[in-house]
Amino acid sequence: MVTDVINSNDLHKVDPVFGQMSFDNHEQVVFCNDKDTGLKAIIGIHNTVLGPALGGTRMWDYKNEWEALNDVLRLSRGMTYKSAITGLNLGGGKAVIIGNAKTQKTPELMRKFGAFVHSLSGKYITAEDVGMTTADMDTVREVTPYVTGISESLGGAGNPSPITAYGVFMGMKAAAKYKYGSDVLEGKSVFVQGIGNVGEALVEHLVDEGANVTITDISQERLEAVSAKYGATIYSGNDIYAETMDIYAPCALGATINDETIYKIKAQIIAGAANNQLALEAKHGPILQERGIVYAPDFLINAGGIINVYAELEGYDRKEIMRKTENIYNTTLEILNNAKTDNITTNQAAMRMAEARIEARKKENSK
Ligand SMILES: NC(=O)c1ccc[n+]([C@@H]2O[C@H](COP(=O)([O-])OP(=O)(O)OC[C@H]3O[C@@H](n4cnc5c(N)ncnc54)[C@H](O)[C@@H]3O)[C@@H](O)[C@H]2O)c1
Repeated sequence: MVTDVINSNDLHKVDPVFGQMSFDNHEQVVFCNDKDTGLKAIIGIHNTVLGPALGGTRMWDYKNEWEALNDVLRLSRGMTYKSAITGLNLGGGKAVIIGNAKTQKTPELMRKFGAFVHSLSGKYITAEDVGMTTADMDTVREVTPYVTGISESLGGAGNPSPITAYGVFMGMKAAAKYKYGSDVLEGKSVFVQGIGNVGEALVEHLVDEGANVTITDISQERLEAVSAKYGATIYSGNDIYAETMDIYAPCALGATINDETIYKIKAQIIAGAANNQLALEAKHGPILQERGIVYAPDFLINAGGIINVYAELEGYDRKEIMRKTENIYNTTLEILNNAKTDNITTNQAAMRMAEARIEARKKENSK
């Protein structure tokens, strides 16, 4: 079953929870409300076959509750597949807090949210996502141990973004190996869309390797800072999708591969950090395949962050984090080859591998 982006105005047309397209067999969905702090949160627990459901908390000013619910369901399902394909003993979960992170987030609200997480007794473990900081996770840690992404002084593994960027770089190199027969990115033109925490670290790897890097962002300040630091070219056109390039790296928002962009894209490879890059998996995956554009599945190549966070739970060191992240190269290459052999999309091949691991564990568990 696919979980596509649904226009928020259309969401009311389907059943509220179990009937949502994005519900996709979630084990549990928890609605959290606290009058005193104004907390309104939803925790989605998609699958716990491989282990506790781990995934970040996003605080966002959603247009309505439908949008928030759809977002948490899509994201938590994505976490199931991300951890499964990466070989981690974790299930998939995610939380959203409805509200403006700049104006509505308070320590009391975060503690109350932490208390709800705690009430699930470890079935769900939270972490940072959009609108959250390490300091917020430290606040949650005051009331529950079921949180990762905390400060290093409290036993946390530190900022996951450089690790995520390294994993994306590995996935991109594997896609290049598949497409060009060599994983050397020197001389390749790479457009990095979104030069935030992950995008900037990716730019550094690419520049070090001698790629011709062009950057785009909605923040002029970021563009100037990153360009000055690494010598990347600031994009000056008005339609990045229509530009001639070798590699497109979406590192800002999801769903940038959609009806409007897909036939314009001239890149030969798409490999980036953003979650849910395909607006409609079942539609846009096959179009990329037909057009010969190699798509490195997002949930596979952006798993560095979860590998980093997993280290907090398992207690493994930096060396092991880097080894596991480097392995994204091998998995990506395997997935791309499997997709070709079986004539399916790369996304389907990745999902199939993740599902096989979950099914195998289910069988083991039922023995
Ligand atoms: N941080 C991680 O470890 C991690 C892990 C997995 C996935 N991701 C995903 O990777 C993406 C980037 O994460 P991040 O931590 O770097 O986020 P971030 O917020 O630090 O950076 C995002 C950047 O994108 C820019 N941006 C926003 N809209 C844009 C647009 N329309 N066009 C161009 N630029 C735009 C922002 O100005 C910002 O500089 C997100 O989609 C995130 O969900 C991040």
